[in-house]
Amino acid sequence: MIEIDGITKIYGETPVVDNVTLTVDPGTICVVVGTSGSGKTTLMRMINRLVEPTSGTIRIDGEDTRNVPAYELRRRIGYAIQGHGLFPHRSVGQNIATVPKLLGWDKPRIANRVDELMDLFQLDPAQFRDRLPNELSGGQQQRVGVARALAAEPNILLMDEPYGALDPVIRAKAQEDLLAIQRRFKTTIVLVTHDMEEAIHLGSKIAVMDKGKLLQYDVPQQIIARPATPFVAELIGTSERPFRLLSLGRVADHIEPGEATGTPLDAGVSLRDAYAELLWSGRPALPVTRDGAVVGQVTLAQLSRLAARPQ
Ligand SMILES: Nc1ncnc2c1ncn2[C@@H]1O[C@H](COP(=O)(O)OP(=O)(O)OP(=O)(O)O)[C@@H](O)[C@H]1O
Repeated sequence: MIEIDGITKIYGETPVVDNVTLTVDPGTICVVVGTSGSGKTTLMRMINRLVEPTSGTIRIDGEDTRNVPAYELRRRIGYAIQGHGLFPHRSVGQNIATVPKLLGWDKPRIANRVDELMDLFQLDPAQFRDRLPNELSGGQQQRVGVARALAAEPNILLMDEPYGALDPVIRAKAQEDLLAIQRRFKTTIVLVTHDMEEAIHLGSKIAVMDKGKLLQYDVPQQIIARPATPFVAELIGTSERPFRLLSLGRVADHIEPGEATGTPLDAGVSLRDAYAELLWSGRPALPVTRDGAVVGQVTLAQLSRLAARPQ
């Protein structure tokens, strides 16, 4: 658990993070979203003390971070940034091994961990372990950056615009990988982005920042349905609201009895994608399959109801 309590950072005379209080529950993803310069990165860097707060307290699992040496904190907390920040003259394997090495793990343990992470991120160790970062594609480098951040099995991972430089297809894949890894290891993640779509997709809770202040901190559903200020509403985008709401749900939870015709949808797809398919097919209902077998249907009428402003 990360407890941020009345945290402020002042540069010169300007509070770039202004009295922010929020708690990130264990095993959840907190996405910090806001316009450029709103203080997102500064807030996140105060968690691992890459930036020292001017005032306020941050506790990790109840322990005041001021009582932990900064270097130790940074070894304990994974950190992945946009452009991945890999060491250009070290191989992929050496990059991933950085923190375990600092922690004095023995060689076989490090080698096992490197291979395990490379497998997890679908990079064949035999093929990629000894390559230099510039011999990898941008998406592969990005995966190595996250693998490196996770190498010492941190229970907290900080991510600063990790997917900013990726094309939409690779980005979507990287987001799915992150969710899978987060579920598997129960990592507590704080992720900074300026992309509301990403925030809604990944966030257990979303923190909206503007000019150093925390405007709203809530589950995506509430941020969409009840934006705390006009600025939050603007960030969500009024014309996007119904679709963003739909993107939070899965067909699996809204299957109705009936025998629709047409190309079936898998129960795992999002309601937003289902809605798009229904519109595109021109049908009022489509069959739903689970493990290849038809289990019912999903209807346009039902999705229209679910896309309406929650009461
Ligand atoms: N070391 C520093 N000295 C002075 N001002 C700084 C310093 N670091 C950041 N700032 C200022 O603090 C403000 C917040 O910066 P920060 O990087 O936290 O914003 P951000 O929301 O992450 O922005 P972006 O999305 O553009 O990365 C900016 O106005 C920035 O210029």
